[in-house]
Amino acid sequence: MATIKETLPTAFRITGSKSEARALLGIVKGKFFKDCLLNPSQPDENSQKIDKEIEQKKPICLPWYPDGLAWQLQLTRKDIRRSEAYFRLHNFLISETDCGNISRQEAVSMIPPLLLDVKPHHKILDMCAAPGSKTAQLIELLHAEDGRFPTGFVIANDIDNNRCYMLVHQAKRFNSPCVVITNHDAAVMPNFTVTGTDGTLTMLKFDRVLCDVPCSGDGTLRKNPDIWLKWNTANGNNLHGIQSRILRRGVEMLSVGGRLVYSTCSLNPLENEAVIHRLLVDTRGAVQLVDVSSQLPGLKYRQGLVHWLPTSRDMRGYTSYNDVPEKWQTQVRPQMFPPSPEDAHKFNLERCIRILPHQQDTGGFFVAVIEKLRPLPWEAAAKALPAESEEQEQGGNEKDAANSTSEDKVPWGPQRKRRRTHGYKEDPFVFFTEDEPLWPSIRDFYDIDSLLSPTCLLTRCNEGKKKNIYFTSLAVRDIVINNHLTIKLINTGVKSFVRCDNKSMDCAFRLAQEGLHSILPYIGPKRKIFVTKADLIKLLINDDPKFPPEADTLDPSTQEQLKDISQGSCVLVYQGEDNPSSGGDITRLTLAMVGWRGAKSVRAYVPISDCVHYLRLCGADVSKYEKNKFIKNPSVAEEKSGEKIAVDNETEVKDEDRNEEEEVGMLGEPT
Ligand SMILES: C[S@@+](CC[C@H](N)C(=O)[O-])C[C@H]1O[C@@H](n2cnc3c(N)ncnc32)[C@H](O)[C@@H]1O
Repeated sequence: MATIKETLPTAFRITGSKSEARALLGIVKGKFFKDCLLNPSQPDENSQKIDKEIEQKKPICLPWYPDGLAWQLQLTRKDIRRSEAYFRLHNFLISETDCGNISRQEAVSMIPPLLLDVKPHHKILDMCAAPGSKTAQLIELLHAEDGRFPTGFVIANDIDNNRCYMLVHQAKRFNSPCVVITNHDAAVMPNFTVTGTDGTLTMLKFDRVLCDVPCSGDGTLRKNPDIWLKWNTANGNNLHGIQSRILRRGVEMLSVGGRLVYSTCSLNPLENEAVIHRLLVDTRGAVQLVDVSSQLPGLKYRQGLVHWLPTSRDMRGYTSYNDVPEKWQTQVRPQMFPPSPEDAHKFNLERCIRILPHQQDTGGFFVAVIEKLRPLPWEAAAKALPAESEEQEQGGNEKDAANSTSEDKVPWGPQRKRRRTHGYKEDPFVFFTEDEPLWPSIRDFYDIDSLLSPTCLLTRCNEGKKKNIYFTSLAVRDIVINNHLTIKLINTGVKSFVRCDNKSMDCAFRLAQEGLHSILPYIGPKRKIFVTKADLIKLLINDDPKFPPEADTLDPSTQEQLKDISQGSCVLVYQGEDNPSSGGDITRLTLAMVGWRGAKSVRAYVPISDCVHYLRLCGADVSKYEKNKFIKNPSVAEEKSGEKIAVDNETEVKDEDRNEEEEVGMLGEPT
């Protein structure tokens, strides 16, 4: 109780490729943390008090998070107001969060994705995903192996159409072509159809499922104190039903051998162990709780409860359903009761994880890891039934008959509920065909390898001039093509080419920074410029649209390469191995970004937040881009704000390199 009354610390983790994450970690630990510790927020206090404050404010590395990349610290509004060091740390976290290199996320919320044990080939379903902090982590884990393009994917779903756009925003930070966002009630989530290895259509079963279900949120009291006022024992009872249905659908969609994580930010057993127990009873040994006690060393927690008292709104607890007065029988249900003491050992409920706020200065949280050992009793029973057509019964004129699979016809197949189509009507997902007329000019200009199939590129319009071209992985393409009639797809694909009808370029599309990392492996040497660190800093630091860096001021090796590169969009690549702020760690870094080769100049063409990030990694001075209210002259501070420069960057060039359509390209978003 005492801990719950205290402010929750801020937590964040460093994301991105291993080498970039290590380099950024060096900067955080070196520059930002040291400054904060040397300059406590209240310098006028006596020294003893300052020592205590420094001790309390020491950033803590979360011991159970891999590679020391997650941190927790007390960063209050007061600190940010009073201390330049904290103010700068705060701004740093915001700017790196914008470009996906840092994720600010409550410490406990990082646990479910870690326990899912994600590998790059996994097919992952995040059933209740918005606002998407765990989805973000799942995407990172999918891409965790440097240099390997994942064959798996994440489908992130939420019932709330508006909140789905929070997911779009989250996913955009990571520029992954392996993400699909859908909008369904997870309790009746429709099945997905995919092309099997033998070319036939089959029902998709997921290797990993995350059920981070809606809950009463009483574990978040430290950050949402108003929950104190609304809390009563019935909150959990009312949620138990939907939580159970979502979990049940989750294990149905899970493959045999697959893993599911169920989590809530509540400590109420009715939302937690009672839901798990109900599933274990219903599935009769087809799923089991996994012992994950050794998976997150250093994590302090309590074991799951094996006994609890279902309680009615008037705070009366019951040991048996027979004791529940009639008026409460719709609220306190028979399935909510714990196993009898003699049966308790069958369920291993102690394998559930309860995180209590005082144990590690966090919020309260519950996690259970489930593994599917064999088909569920009703799946197995249905398999034994003769497969009779239910297409007609489903009134399935919405369903593409060609997409039906034998599994569709079993009772636990696609939900029979008609799709509700409220919310914003999405633009179509139109994939290129092999003979797309636009492709040859793009392919030839960017020297693109034949391994990149144009059929993985899509636009969001059926007619008219194609403006933005998005890239998806093969697996995601297959999902969109096979399910767009039955699944409400909100978003997928990463913007890779943007129309820019610039007369000096022999191709109507420039590269987009968002999709560059996905298509970079396919781009040939014709459009790549390998730059030195000094050149890269020069290009990134230049924010004057009228005077981009002249080619003849760059390193001779860069100038030599420029001789063979025609005007237009290109890739700037820097391969280095040092990072002055990494505290001695040698970090092999490869940075790639979109550039523009002008008649006599070269420029970097990246969003402002990426630009600052790259400059930081190069150890360059970024104060020019940092908003700093501690600077005495306000007009200087204003001028130095990132926003101003961002606008300049996006309104583009006015010299001989002027790219007339660029403004549209930068500002236009598809949906
Ligand atoms: C606890 S939040 C999820 C938090 C999210 N996993 C994250 O880490 O950012 C629960 C989410 O479930 C969604 N939700 C509620 N009922 C749902 C249902 N029946 N199907 C799918 N999503 C549902 C809510 O809209 C809400 O966004």
